[in-house]
This record gives sequence, C-alpha cells and structure tokens, in this order.
Amino acid sequence: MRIDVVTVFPDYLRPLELSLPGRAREKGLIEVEVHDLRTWTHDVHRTVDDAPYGGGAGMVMKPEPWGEALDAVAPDGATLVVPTPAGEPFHQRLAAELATREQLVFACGRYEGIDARVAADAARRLEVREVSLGDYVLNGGEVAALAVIEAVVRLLPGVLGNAASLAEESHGEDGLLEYPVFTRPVAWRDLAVPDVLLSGDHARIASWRAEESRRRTVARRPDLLTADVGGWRIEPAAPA
Ligand SMILES: N#Cc1c(-c2ccc3ccn(Cc4cccnc4)c3c2)n[nH]c1N
Repeated sequence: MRIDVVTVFPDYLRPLELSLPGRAREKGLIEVEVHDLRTWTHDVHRTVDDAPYGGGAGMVMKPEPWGEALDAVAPDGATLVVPTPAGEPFHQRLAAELATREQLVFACGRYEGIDARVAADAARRLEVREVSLGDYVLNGGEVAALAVIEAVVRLLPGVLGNAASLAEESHGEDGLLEYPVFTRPVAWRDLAVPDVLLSGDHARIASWRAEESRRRTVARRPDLLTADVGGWRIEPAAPA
C-alpha cells in the first residue's frame, strides 16, 4: 500500500516515522510520503486560504492549490480520504475497507475546511471518502489522518507481529468491547488478578472473557449491541 498525505503542517505527520507505521515502512509493507500543500501555490505569500463566500467566521482553503496537489499526487482510481467534522463516522469496518486499497491519499484541511469543489472535482476520477473521527471539533485533519492511517496499516498482512491479537480486539469480529487484561505482579496495591485467569482452565477463561466483554459493552456501549457498524467482516487485504 502507498499512502500520501497533503497538509500545510508536514511536521505534524512525523509520528508516521515511528513505531508501527515506521516499522511497516522499513519492512517495505507500505510507502508513505508527506507533501506540503504550499508546494502548489504560486504567489509570494504562498496563499492557501481566503474569506468564505456567503460570509461567516474564519477562512476557507482555496481550491486551486488542492486541485494541483491532487493532480500531482493521486493517480486515477486512488482513494482520497478527507477528514472533516461533516464526514461519515470512521470505525473498524471502514478501516478494514480502506486496508484493501492500493493507494490512499489524505487531504488534511485547516481553517474552516476545504472548498467543497475540491472533493467534487476529485470524485470525477478518485474514490472519495469524507470521514469523521467523532462528534467533537479538531483544528485540522492531521490528527485524524494519523489515527486512520494507524487503524488501517495495522490490518495489513505482516504488519502486526501477532495477527491473532486482531481477532480479539474491541470493535472486532463480534463487535463487542475487549475484556480487561492483566499481567504480573499477581497482587499490586492490594488489587488482585481474577482467580479464573490463574486457573489454567482455558474454557473457563474464555467464558469469563466473553462475559466481561458483554458486561462492558452493555455498560459503556449499548449502541454496539444493536448497530451494524461495530463488527467488521471485510477480510484484510491480500498480501501485495
Ligand atoms: N476527522 C475529523 C474531525 C475534525 C476536523 C477535520 C478536518 C478539519 C479541517 C479543518 N477543521 C477545523 C474545523 C472546525 C470546525 C468546522 N470545520 C472545520 C477540521 C476539523 N474535527 N473533528 C473531527 N472528528
């Protein structure tokens, strides 16, 4: 998979050089390139924003630099991911879907957003997915791009050392929240590890974990018990 990110804050994407995405890049499982949107400006001030038509607070990102940037960075048929508060909810099922794509291009906006014609023009030759991390407001798309990239890259074959852990995670196949986890020491600040986990009885342990997942989900995310978006059944991408 190739991932391109276009932003006015390239340094915001430095975490992609670390940990999971960094190791995936070293293994050759993904290619990642971050681009400065101002590369595609042509005025002395390298202008990327202007006042909104119709009035209102803040500034809007101009379409021209974005159009030139996406022409240069996104080949026909690539998937353009546009983080926005107005996007479709990002969740594990969408992460699994994006993990099947050959190239993802992220358009990270700032200010009050990107001129709407940019996504409309891109949709003429790209798959465009406008996504939201959740119902709260960030100052730009970079944090969302980092989250989406991490959620997608970890699903790619060969990236996670222990692929089995994918099967047991929150928002995984069964759509329930993950059970609580414990490790040594067996007693810590007068708090003990549940006896069942020390029993060696794998059937009892599996049953306890399933019940804990259900209990947590009922308490914290009852919506997952009825919604169709918690679980995911799209197979991760086949090896490239
Ligand atoms: N994904 C996602 C997001 C964003 C988000 C993403 C991109 C941009 C580009 C600019 N802003 C600021 C802004 C503020 C208010 C109105 N419109 C835009 C962004 C916020 N906020 N919250 C999320 N879950």
